[in-house]
Amino acid sequence: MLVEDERVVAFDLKNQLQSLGYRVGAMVGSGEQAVECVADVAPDLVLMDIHLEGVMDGVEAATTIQSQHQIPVIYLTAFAEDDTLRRALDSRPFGYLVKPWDIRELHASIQMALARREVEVAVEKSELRLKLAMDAASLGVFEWQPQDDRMHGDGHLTAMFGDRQMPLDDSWEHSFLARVHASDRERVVSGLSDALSGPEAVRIEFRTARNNGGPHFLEANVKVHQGANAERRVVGVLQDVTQRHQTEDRLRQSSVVFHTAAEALVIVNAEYRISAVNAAFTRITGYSEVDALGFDTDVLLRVRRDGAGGRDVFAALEASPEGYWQGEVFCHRRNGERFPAWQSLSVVRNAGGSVSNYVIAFSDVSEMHVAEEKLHHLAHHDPLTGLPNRLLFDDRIEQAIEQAHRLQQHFLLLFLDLDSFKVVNDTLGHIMGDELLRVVAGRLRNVLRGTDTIARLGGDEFVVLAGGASPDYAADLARKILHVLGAPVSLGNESVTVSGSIGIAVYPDNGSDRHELMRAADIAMYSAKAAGRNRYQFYSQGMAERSNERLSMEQGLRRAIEEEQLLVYYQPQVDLADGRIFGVEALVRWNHPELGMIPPVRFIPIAEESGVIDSLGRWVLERACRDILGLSESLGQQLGLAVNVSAREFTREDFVVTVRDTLARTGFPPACLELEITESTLQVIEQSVEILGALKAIGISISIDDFGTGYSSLSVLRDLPIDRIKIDRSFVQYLPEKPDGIAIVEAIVAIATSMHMEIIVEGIERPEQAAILFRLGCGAGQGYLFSRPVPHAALVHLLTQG
Ligand SMILES: Nc1nc2c(ncn2[C@@H]2O[C@H](COP(=O)(O)O[C@H]3[C@@H](O)[C@H](n4cnc5c(=O)[nH]c(N)nc54)O[C@@H]3COP(=O)(O)O)[C@@H](O)[C@H]2O)c(=O)[nH]1
Repeated sequence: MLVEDERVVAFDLKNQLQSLGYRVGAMVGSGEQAVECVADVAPDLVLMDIHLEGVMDGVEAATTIQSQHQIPVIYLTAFAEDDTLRRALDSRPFGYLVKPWDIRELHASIQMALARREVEVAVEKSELRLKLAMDAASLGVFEWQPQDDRMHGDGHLTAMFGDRQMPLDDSWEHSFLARVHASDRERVVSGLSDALSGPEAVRIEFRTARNNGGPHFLEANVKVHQGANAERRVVGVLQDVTQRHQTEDRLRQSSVVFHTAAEALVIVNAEYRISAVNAAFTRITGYSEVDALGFDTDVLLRVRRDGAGGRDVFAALEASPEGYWQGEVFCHRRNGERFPAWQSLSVVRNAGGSVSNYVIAFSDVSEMHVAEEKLHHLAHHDPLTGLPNRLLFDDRIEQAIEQAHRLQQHFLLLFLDLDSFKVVNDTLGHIMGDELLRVVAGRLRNVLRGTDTIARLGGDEFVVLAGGASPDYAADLARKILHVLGAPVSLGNESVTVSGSIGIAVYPDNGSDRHELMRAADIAMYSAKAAGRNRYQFYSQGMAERSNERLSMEQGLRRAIEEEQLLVYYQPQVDLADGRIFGVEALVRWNHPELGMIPPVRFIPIAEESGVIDSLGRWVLERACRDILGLSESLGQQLGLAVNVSAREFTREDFVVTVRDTLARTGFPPACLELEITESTLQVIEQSVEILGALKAIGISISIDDFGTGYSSLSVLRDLPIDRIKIDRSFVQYLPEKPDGIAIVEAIVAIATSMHMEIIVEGIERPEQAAILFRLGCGAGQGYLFSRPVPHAALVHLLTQG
């Protein structure tokens, strides 16, 4: 393109150029036209006159063309004064020819300008390529000239350092080091000094001071370049390696987790061959990594994967979307020991989606199994005796019913309840009570067959499930049980004898399901208790009826006190020497609204078992104290009062306090009160001594009821503060016909005399009995001979009217 305002000169020049082989694409006469049409023409070169018509001169037009289109310009001018030259130079022209020029000179200038432009274009392209590459790799670059401490930077430095303004053009310290994390600056300075001291490139890794909240990790590859004038330039390429760092961190963490995990971890390849194991694997299996590498885990550990498809689990895993399986397997250690393991299998896929590895994790769950078994045992066994508990027994009885039903067979259910266990427990304490239960459990175990099931349902209740149905076998078994129970048990320093009551039910005769059977055996057991304890009873329909009656009686008894259905009868006690009434025994009666007068033998045992005896006993004592005190006052002579106390009342914690309070409340003199306690109540000495001592301290007398029917040892009696012995009716009943009775009475009298105890005899019905007993040394007695137990009014009448 030619820019010349003198047309003649322009045409001449055009001709010259064409003669040299150039094509003139455009010829314009002003700077404005040149700037306007240069984009359309896109010339390789512009020949520009400096002095042009119009506002814009050649230098201005050339500057614009250069900056906007990077097209080389050669000035053609008639002027070469300094000012014009300086302006022209500032526009970085490709040539400057002063008119008149030689045609060869013009040709040479044009050729050199085109050649220089070609080089420039190549450099620009190369720079662009470099810039694009840096963009693609998100690289930054800096150049530092140590001699003038200038630093230039380019590329992705802004993103790396998190600065708003980043192209660096400042001192090294200010523009670069200030952006390095304070802790890493020393390392960067040292790295740079290494780079300066040698020809090798130096890699320096550091953190930025800040970048979006947290530092970024940068890697700089720095190298020193020596310039032609011996000036050194340090060039560094920077790369953001934060993500790589995070990945490396995660890998390091994973590695620590892998090696320190408590679970055995195994990495296998797609062919199931082990490529890595951790320390836990070695600890659990006994195989080191060297032992295991290359082996198939399932083969090495002889894995048995029941129910999970064995080896096929890997194939299934590969096909499943979750790529995960877990379950229990059995493995073998190096020493051959088999152990259960909880195993997880996971698939690892490569970028292409195919399986590259499997990760196998497992832990030894042997201890968990042992704990589970213990828990299972605890849940199904009585911790005290080790016998099956109710839960396990329920299961066994269900199984027995199912089997017996299928095979049309019978089986036996025996329900055993210890007699007087509560007395032992309350008086000797729970530790001794527990020991007694353990002993009983051991004895029961010994007497039963291995195929029988014995369980403790709680308290002193045991059940036995035994095969067979013959009544003889059942009776034989029950007798054996009662026999082994009867042997004395040593509890600490004491020797205690217990008995049991057994109820027997037969499947399917007495019940077709567990509940019916248990109820039948339970009723039969209660029937055995009611019949005198230490015996067994087969279930019968009549028992069920009696049991229902017992239940309704128990409920009725609770109301009886409030509804004033209870009465106290009194039986006089007389001096056998002269027949004088010196006292009375209080005997409770129940005037049932529907059943009429119920004797105590029918309801006292129920009151004892149900606990109603506590309130009943309190009521009788208070009523009797009031009645007899009132009567004594009207007679002008204090009568003695004997009140029965059952074992349960006697061992109650507040018993002594209750008695003392009653005496205080009623004003009855303690010295005239006698409490009658049966022999069995005194069985457990330690606590009895304490309670009896407390009662004696109040001034109350104690007599032993039904003496001779229990098992009091004489040495026991000697240590107790007993005032009187009451000889049981059974020894008097057949007097004088049966001489045995006389011998027993003689013996009891001898014992009582030696122990300074008084004697009273019950059940005297005939005068000759009274005479014999008096002759044998019995000072007092009571019985139908003198008076039946009578209501209070009748007693008043008897004593006042004679
Ligand atoms: N804990 C409590 N027990 C009590 C209370 N009241 C009574 N009882 C106990 O009931 C048992 C039975 O008493 P009961 O039916 O009243 O019989 C007494 C007399 O009626 C009877 N007896 C008296 N003399 C004769 C006789 O000549 N022949 C004959 N067949 N029976 C006679 O004996 C019973 C008195 O017994 P005991 O107490 O051993 O002196 C009774 O044994 C009490 O244990 C109570 O309030 N609390």
